[in-house]
Parts: sequence; C-alpha cells; structure tokens
Amino acid sequence: MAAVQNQTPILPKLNPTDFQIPTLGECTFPTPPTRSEIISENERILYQSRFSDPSKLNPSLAFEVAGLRDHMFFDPHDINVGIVTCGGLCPGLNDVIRAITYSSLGYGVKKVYGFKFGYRGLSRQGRSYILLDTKNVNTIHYIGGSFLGSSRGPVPPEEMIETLKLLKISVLFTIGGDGTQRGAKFLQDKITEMGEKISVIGIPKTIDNDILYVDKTFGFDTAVEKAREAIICAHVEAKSAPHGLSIVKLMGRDSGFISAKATLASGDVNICLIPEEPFTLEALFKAVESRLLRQNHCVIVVAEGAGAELMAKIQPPVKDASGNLKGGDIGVFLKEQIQAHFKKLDMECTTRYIDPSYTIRACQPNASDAAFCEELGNKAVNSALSGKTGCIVGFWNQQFTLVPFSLITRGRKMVQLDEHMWCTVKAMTTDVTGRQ
Ligand SMILES: Nc1ncnc2c1ncn2[C@@H]1O[C@H](COP(=O)(O)OP(=O)(O)O)[C@@H](O)[C@H]1O
Ligand SMILES: O=P(O)(O)OC[C@H]1O[C@](O)(COP(=O)(O)O)[C@@H](O)[C@@H]1O
Ligand SMILES: [Mg+2]
Repeated sequence: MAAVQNQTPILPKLNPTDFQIPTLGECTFPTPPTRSEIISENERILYQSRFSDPSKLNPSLAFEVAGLRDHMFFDPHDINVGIVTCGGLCPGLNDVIRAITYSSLGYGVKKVYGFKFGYRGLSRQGRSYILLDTKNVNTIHYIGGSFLGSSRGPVPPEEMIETLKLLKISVLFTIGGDGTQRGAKFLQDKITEMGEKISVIGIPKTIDNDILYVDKTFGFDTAVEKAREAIICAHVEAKSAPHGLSIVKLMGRDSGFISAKATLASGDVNICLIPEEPFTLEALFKAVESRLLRQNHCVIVVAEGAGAELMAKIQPPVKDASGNLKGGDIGVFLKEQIQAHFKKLDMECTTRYIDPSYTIRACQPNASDAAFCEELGNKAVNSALSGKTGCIVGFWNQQFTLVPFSLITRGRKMVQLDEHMWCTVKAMTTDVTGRQ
C-alpha cells in the first residue's frame, strides 16, 4: 500500500497542562439536592484508551469530567446566562438551546438571554436578544435550524464583553464549530485579561465532525442518516437508467467524515471522494468507465472540499465572512467533466447530480442526536455553575469531557487515511488516487 498522509495531529505531543481547565475561583455554594450526578474534582477520563504497553500509559494525559461538583462557584439565583449559536446550521441546535434554558431555569437562574444571529447579536451595532423561558423554547426541538438564528463573521471581544456586562450575564454558552470556539477563546482570554468573572462554555456543533479531541459532535449522526437516504435514491436512479451515473455531493469543507460514514452506511457507493485524499480525473474517468461497462451503473459520493487542488486551478478559493476557504463547486465540476469525457468517447452515460447539502443540515435531529443534545446542554450548565470556563463540553470514549479551547483550536480533525473507518471505505470502493 502506498504511504498514507496523516494530516490531523491526532497524537501530537501533549502535556498534562494542555488538559487543564481554567476556573473562575473557589466553589463556595453547596450544590442543592439534584438528580444530577456529582463529579469529584479529581476524576479524569483517559486521553489514550488503547495501548500495548501499560507502563507507557500516561494517566496525567486526561480530560476533566463535565458535570456538577458538590459545590458551585455561582449561586444560580444570582446570575443571568446567555446563549449564542454561530456558524452553519446543524441538526440539534434547538435541542441544545432548549436543554440549556430548562437546566438553567431549573437551578433558579434569573434570566436566560438568547442572542440573535450569532456573535453579531452581542455586538454594539447589532445587539439583539430575546429572553428564553420554558414557554418559548418548549417546542423548538420539533424543528431544525436555530431558534436564535446564526451568522458568520467576527465581532471584537470588547464589544461582546460590553454586552455581557450590560445584561449582567455571568455565563455565555457558545454553541458552534471550530470557528465559534476560536472566537470564544478570544473572548475568554479578554475576559481573563480584564479580570471579569464571566464563564465561557462551548458546546461543539458541526455536521462535519471536524472538532479535535471530540469523538462526535451533535448532528453528525443525523447528517449521515440523511446523506444515506440521498445515496439510496441516487443508487435507484443510477440503476434505472442505461449506463446510469449518480453523483451525490455532501458537505465537508476540510473533513470528509459525512461522506465516508454515509458510504459505509449505504453500501451502494462505488467511488468516495474526500478532501483528505487527492484524486486524479484520469483515474476517476477510468473507474466510472469500467464500472458502467461491467455493472451498468455507478454511484459517486463527493465531499464539497474534495479535489481542492483541481478546483484551485480553475478558480482560486474565496474566504467566507469567518475566513473559511471555499473553492468552486466540485460536484458540478465533476458532472461536467465526466459528461464531456463520455461525449468524447461517444459512450452513453445518464448522469444525475444530487446535492442534498442544505436539506441535510437544516433538518430535525434523529432520536440519538436529540438525546445527546439534551445531555450536552445539561453538562454545559452544570460545568458552568461549577466555575469552569474556557472549555467545551466534549465527548470522548463515551464520556462527557471538558476540553480547553486552547486544545481544540489547534487545528481541525480530519479523516486519517490509515484509520480503520477509511480503510473499510477503500475496501468497498474503487481507488481513484491514480497511485494503484
Ligand atoms: N479566529 C477567530 N477569532 C475570532 N472569531 C472567530 C475566529 N474564527 C471564527 N470566528 C467567529 O466564529 C463564528 C463562527 O465561525 P465559523 O467558522 O463561521 O463557523 P463554525 O463555528 O461553525 O466553525 C463567526 O462569527 C466567526 O467570525
Ligand atoms: O453555506 P455556508 O453557511 O457557508 O455553509 C457551508 C458549510 O457548512 C459546513 O457544513 C459546516 O461548517 P461549519 O461547521 O464550520 O459551520 C461546511 O462543510 C460547509 O462548507
Ligand atoms: Mg467550522
């Protein structure tokens, strides 16, 4: 097998201090009787759970546990909290908003502010919010999207702090992806510099599942489920036409997890293209051609960030408002290139192009994601009341963790070309890297 490239710093040099969560100070308020599990401050979740030599296992490389402590830093009856959702939509946003609202009010928090349209709602010019209560969030989990709206684009941390202080907000929950948590880190650094006692707790959101040190983000399972439905339809279309070719484009700017997982889940994909593994058009044409001649149909799944090097030759990538690089439409490009190729060959190829991107991320979460969101929201509130700050509530080895902003903002999680999941995809599909 050709040497694989490993883009993600999955096992970078980590120090025990990298896992330390900042706290606002001593917890002096006894936690009221609660149904929530009380976490001892010393409990940890090992970073490395798989090993061959136990003597080399370093137990100080471990995550703090998300959840309630026996004492609280904040007296909930004295504080207001805020919630903001930023970046692209993701199934489950409303479920997390609802869980945080219910949990906060359950502890007796005075007011829950929901900021409108991302960080913009915390800015001086665009300041906009609504008070959340059990009535107005009661049924928001029945639908997708964000009840608060979302946006991309920066806001100076000074302006956000001004808003937080004006509304006497002691905790801000930042629901968003890597960009949001970078912004949250910026904000929390400024809060520390100014000596303010405001906690910033992130809840990682992204259908792309590209957050470092988090096994799975909410909405990802739903996105895979929806992507699989699209692939099944694409397969039906391809099989029903002479020399039928279906191309399904899925989201995934830098990481191809949705495409890879949906390929595994459907079993109907013949070629899977992700940003992490370059491919050549020549190898792709050859693979489609031989598949059509042998089996009469072919299904290609392509993540939006795949073939970035090919696309860059046609049109340089542009930046979105948050600074994320976006290339041209790889799905449309492939459709046109393949059609032109078969025209030249004078070979029939009935091409269908399916792009379910926005329908996948705007939908209601599935049951498993909805339950996950409920727990994430509760863990976020519990951790914030315990004086934790500067971290997200993560999920690692089936446990809810606290992961410092400084750790998750080191990069983006990507598919490792030698990991079992991708190797299984490769075994089920045709290689078009041009290396074989
Ligand atoms: N390095 C950064 N510093 C400060 N704010 C950032 C940074 N990166 C992103 N943001 C802000 O976070 C928000 C969401 O980021 P974005 O990348 O669009 O989505 P996501 O959080 O889903 O990755 C935007 O308002 C963006 O301006
Ligand atoms: O149309 P938009 O808002 O730029 O969203 C598209 C982006 O959303 C995503 O699905 C998720 O990205 P974020 O989690 O960073 O918001 C990307 O894969 C995709 O490029
Ligand atoms: Mg992002």
